[in-house]
Amino acid sequence: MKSEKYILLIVNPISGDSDKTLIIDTVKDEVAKRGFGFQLYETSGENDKEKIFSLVKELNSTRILVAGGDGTISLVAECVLDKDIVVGIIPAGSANGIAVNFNLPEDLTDQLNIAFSDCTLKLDVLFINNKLCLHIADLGINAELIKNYENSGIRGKLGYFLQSIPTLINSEAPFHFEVETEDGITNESGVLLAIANANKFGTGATINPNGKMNDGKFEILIFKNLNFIEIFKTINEQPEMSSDFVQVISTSSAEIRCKTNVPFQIDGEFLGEIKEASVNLRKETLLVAVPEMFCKLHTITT
Ligand SMILES: Nc1ncnc2c1ncn2[C@@H]1O[C@H](COP(=O)(O)OP(=O)(O)OP(=O)(O)O)[C@@H](O)[C@H]1O
Repeated sequence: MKSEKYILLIVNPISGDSDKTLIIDTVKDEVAKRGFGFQLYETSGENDKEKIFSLVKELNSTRILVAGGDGTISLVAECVLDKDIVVGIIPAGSANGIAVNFNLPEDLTDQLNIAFSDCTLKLDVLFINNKLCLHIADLGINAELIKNYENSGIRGKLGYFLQSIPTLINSEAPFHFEVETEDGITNESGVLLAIANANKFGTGATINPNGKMNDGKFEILIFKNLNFIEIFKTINEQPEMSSDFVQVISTSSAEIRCKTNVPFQIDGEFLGEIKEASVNLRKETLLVAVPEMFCKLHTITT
C-alpha cells in the first residue's frame, strides 16, 4: 500500500463520444495544487472492476474522481460501497442521469470544486435482481429506447433522439405489472414502471419529485399512458402529476412481476427482457461529493 495520499481519477475514454484530455490535464493540475499524488486509470471495458478494486486497495485513497457516464460511475461505486471513500463526479457521458439528478454544474472548474469539497452525502443504493442501481431503473418503453440506442451505434444525445420515434411506434406497451411490497399487492397496466432512488431522468424530466436518496426508501412509479401534457410538466422541479397518469408506491423493498417479458434497464444500461424483478435497498452505503443545495435538500429532519 502506498503511504502518500493519492487521488485516483477514473476516466472512460469512450463515454459521451468526447475527448477527455482537458479533464485529465485539469484534474492533474488541481491534484498537484492540493498536494496529493495523482493516479490515472482509463477504463478498457475489460475487467475494469477488478483493476479498480486493486488500485483502491493499493493507493489507500480517500477520494476517487470519475469522468464518464452513469455506467462508469456505477462501476466505481461498486468498488467503494460501505468504504470511507468519497466519489467526486465529472459528468462525461451521453445522458449523465446521475449528474443531472445532483444538479452538477456544466463548468469543469465548478464540477471540480464540488468533487474536491467536503459537502458529502451517504446515499442509499438499490440492488435489483442483485445488480447495483444508483439512479433509476425501469421496465417498459424507456428501456426499449435504450436498447435501440445501444444497437444503433450512434453515441450521444443525437442517438437517443433518432431512436425515440421508432421506439414509440414499435413498442408492445402497455405492459401489465404486479407490485408486491410490505403494504400489499398492486396490479396496474402501464407503458413504463420506474424504480427510482433519484428524482430525475438524464433528460432532466423530474419523475419522482419527492424522492430522497438517503431516506431508506425508494419509489416505484407506474406511468399508465403516454400523456404528453403530463410528460411536459416533468420539466418542472416539482411537477404535480395526476393519479390518472402515474401511480406512486414508496417502499424499502419490492417484488415486481410482469405477464410478458418486458425490456429492462438500470442506470442507462439495457439488461434484456425480464418478467420478474426483486428490489432491495441498502441504506447510506455510498459516499458522494454533491452540490451544497443538494445536501440541504437531503438533510433529513426528525
Ligand atoms: N475503452 C473502452 N472501450 C470500449 N468500451 C468501453 C471502454 N471503457 C468503458 N467502456 C464501456 O463503456 C460503457 C459505460 O459507458 P458510460 O455509461 O460511462 O458512458 P455513456 O454510455 O456514454 O454515458 P451515459 O450512461 O451517461 O449514457 C460500459 O459498457 C463499458 O464496458
